[in-house]
Amino acid sequence: MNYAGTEPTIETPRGVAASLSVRDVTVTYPSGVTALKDASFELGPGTTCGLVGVNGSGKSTLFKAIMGFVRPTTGEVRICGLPVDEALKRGYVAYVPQSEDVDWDFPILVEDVVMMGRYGHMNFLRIPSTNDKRKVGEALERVGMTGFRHHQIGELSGGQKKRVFLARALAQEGRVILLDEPFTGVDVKTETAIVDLLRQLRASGHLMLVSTHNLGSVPDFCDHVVLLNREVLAAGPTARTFTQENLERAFGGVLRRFRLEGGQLHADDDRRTVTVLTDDERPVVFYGEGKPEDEPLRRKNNGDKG
Ligand SMILES: Nc1ncnc2c1ncn2[C@@H]1O[C@H](COP(=O)(O)OP(=O)(O)OP(=O)(O)O)[C@@H](O)[C@H]1O
Repeated sequence: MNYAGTEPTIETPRGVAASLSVRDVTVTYPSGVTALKDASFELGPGTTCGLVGVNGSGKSTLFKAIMGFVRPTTGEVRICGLPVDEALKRGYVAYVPQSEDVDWDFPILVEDVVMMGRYGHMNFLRIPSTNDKRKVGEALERVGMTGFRHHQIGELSGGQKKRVFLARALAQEGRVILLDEPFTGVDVKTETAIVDLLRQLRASGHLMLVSTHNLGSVPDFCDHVVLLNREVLAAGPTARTFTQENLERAFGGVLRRFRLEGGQLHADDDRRTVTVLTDDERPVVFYGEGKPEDEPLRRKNNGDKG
């Protein structure tokens, strides 16, 4: 993805400050499963927050509650100070889904997927204005997908599809952007480009909540972290929250000698592993492919994140 020369051209909408408030949210499904209990945290503008937890810890349920797909049994979510329904109506929150949640056989062009982000800005006839078309063009350019605008979405690679859905979120001009596992199935180059884009969005005051099982990159791009296991185990600035102690609480059963393996963390074939060590009470994350203890690709300290 080439972002060079495509610095923020997308205006931030209506000067609304991004915020997300999750207060005492409990979600119990009709089956009786309580997927989330008394979850509370607050996030403000210019934030990239990692949402981290094992399989079944309630990450998707939290996203669904924020997107209004499920109603909290008790508690409340507010987006930019508004109840969820009102914030959705105003297009303040955009969602980048997991690839598995999308029917890729549905025939639709890349540019039409991105145009969906503009629906909230159109009247009921949904006839795109010149401005809508311009926003779609800018969003595609920003994620480096201009050359694919007339392709069918189903023809694209996993990473390219992710970029198209990111473009849809950009075209929508949401202030709060939810990204569900944005790094699953993407190559390292695309991952770096997505992280770059998240940095630009943070700099322009957006609030991103990013669910990821790729713990190694969390200190790289997240200034805040929420650790989940059916309840919020810890939430706050990364340096204070992404600690060995909290990670052990979140990943207790699967954390062995502070080494986390992709397959143990998530039911996919991501083979990357993470070793978490403590150094001067600050977490140091070694992150590599296959055998991190033999050949760490990167060594990241919380103190040097950009
Ligand atoms: N629609 C549903 N009806 C009943 N139970 C559900 C429903 N959706 C999720 N659950 C249950 O709620 C719990 C939390 O699931 P959720 O999908 O929110 O976790 P997750 O952290 O997103 O998991 P993953 O990392 O596997 O995507 C799980 O026990 C799951 O089986």
